[in-house]
Amino acid sequence: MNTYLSSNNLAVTKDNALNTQISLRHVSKVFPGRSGWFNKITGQTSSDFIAIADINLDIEHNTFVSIIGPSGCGKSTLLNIIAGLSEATNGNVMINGQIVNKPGPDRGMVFQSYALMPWMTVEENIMFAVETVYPNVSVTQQKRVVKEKIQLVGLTGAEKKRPHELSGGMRQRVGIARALAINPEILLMDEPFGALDALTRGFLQEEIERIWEQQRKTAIMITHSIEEALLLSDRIIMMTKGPAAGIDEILEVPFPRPRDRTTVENHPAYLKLKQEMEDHLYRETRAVEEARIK
Ligand SMILES: Nc1ncnc2c1ncn2[C@@H]1O[C@H](COP(=O)(O)OP(=O)(O)OP(=O)(O)O)[C@@H](O)[C@H]1O
Repeated sequence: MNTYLSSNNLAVTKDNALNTQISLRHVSKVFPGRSGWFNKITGQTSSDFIAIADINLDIEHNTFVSIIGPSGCGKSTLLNIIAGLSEATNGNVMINGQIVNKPGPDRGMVFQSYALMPWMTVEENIMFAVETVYPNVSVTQQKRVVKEKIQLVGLTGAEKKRPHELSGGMRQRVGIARALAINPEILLMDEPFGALDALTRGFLQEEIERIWEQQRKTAIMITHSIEEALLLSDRIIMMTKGPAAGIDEILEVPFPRPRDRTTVENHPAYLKLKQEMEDHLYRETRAVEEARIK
């Protein structure tokens, strides 16, 4: 196997390159500091902030990838660039060989805050996404897709409810159904279970595993939970602390699929991987705290 690029401890092999779907090259993001009129009014200045620096990464088709790292290191910044919601200051993201410069129907996004339209019912929220992305598809077909996705996420019976009538877990089921309804090639999830209680979170993790087994879409998920990442992922990207955060290491998760919590937790590799992730997060978070004190 030939290595054609090596950066950020990441060696990309030619075998992987054949199956690469998402490709990041030298991606950096700098948020500009406050200046100009704001500076004149407040007397305060701040310099530019390098959130992420020189990230190189290849993600293969149909893999489930998690991103983990200390708080504020730049996980959402990275995901938003892949989503096309934010522009890289340097470098680029390619999906199937095309440069990403805006959001597209090939990417479905699930947010921690659900981002549902509060005045719309469950089915209207999902239909809105379908109509927007596929305006030329017949209404019958649009309705069929909405019904199918409602069934897939276990919301049958709640079609006419509005978000305020739903629990957090049910709202996120709508968020997942909406993202899948546009039939994206790639599912991007920014801490999708972050706002949920532990029990609901556990149920939804299992739902995502079940849905992923059925659909096998490429998925990129940000999470703060080591157990969640290990249950769902094929690869776990461990980011360093910011500023100028990068990729420290990528873990391969060897557990067979389909997965369930018990078999995953009893796998001989589980404890070692968990320990490695805990050590990484402890080390990076401690470095953040030390930098804050200095
Ligand atoms: N629009 C912005 N302007 C200036 N700085 C920003 C902006 N957005 C993010 N940042 C900074 O960039 C860094 C990375 O933020 P980001 O939200 O990507 O981190 P994160 O790893 O997703 O955080 P968390 O784990 O807390 O969700 C942070 O220091 C944040 O304050």
